Amino acid sequence: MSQNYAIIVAGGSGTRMGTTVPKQFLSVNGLPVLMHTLLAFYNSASKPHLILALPKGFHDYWKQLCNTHNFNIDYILATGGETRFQSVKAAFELISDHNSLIAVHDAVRPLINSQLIDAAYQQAAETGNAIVAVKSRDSIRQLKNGLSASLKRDEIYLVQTPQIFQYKQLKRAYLQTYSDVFTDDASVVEAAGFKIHLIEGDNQNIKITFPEDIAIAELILKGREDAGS
Ligand SMILES: Nc1ccn([C@@H]2O[C@H](COP(=O)(O)OP(=O)(O)OP(=O)(O)O)[C@@H](O)[C@H]2O)c(=O)n1
Ligand SMILES: C[C@](O)(CO)[C@H](O)COP(=O)(O)O
Repeated sequence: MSQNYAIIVAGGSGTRMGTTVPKQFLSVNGLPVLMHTLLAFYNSASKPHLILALPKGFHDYWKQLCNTHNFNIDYILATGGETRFQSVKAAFELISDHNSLIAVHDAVRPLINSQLIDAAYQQAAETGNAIVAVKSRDSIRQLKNGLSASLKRDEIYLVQTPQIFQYKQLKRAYLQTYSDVFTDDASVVEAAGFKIHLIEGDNQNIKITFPEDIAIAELILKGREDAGS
């Protein structure tokens, strides 16, 4: 049976959030964003081995946070790089199991639910990869040379994480030289020649990017607590 891994990328500095401490360490309902994220994977039935990519200068800060919150789950620590691409690559290099399925997930998507994680591992086992994505709720227009044209909304997906791949796909993909068209792992794997498979995501699986996203995440979590889930 193949082993599951999850690379949680937390190597960013959160420039759009604008806080002194990067957004992955900010508190949402009393717990750092990154702890919510790690717990979602830890509590999933897929039970992946966790690899956490953290900025070099924040390893000690994270250790202190773990002590404060008595946070003791097992994971392997990797050092994040200058770009998300480099952070994924550094974490991936710690995996040697060629039969594994590997999820890559943004640390700053703390509202991912464990059932969706499991469904994505299941689909990746069948099709080679599974990319969590949602249909656009808004109408879509594309602007080119000053002219905008409507696009078919049902053909447009907004891509989230986790994005789960067979080992061999990530291996070949991350041998490529970095390009700034690589905005996620699906774009890297696609450029390496693999077909990409989507799985329906969750509109609550937001990425914490701007200050208002913290308040939105807190409201969603409160709603889940009130609903008992
Ligand atoms: N060098 C980097 C850059 C980003 N990330 C991670 O990739 C995820 C998505 O990136 P983003 O939201 O862009 O995070 P930041 O780069 O921190 O934010 P900003 O672009 O506003 O600086 C985050 O979990 C972030 O920590 C990473 O591991 N290493
Ligand atoms: C990987 C990602 O979260 C998928 O939506 C997104 O592409 C990250 O983009 P960012 O520019 O690093 O925020």
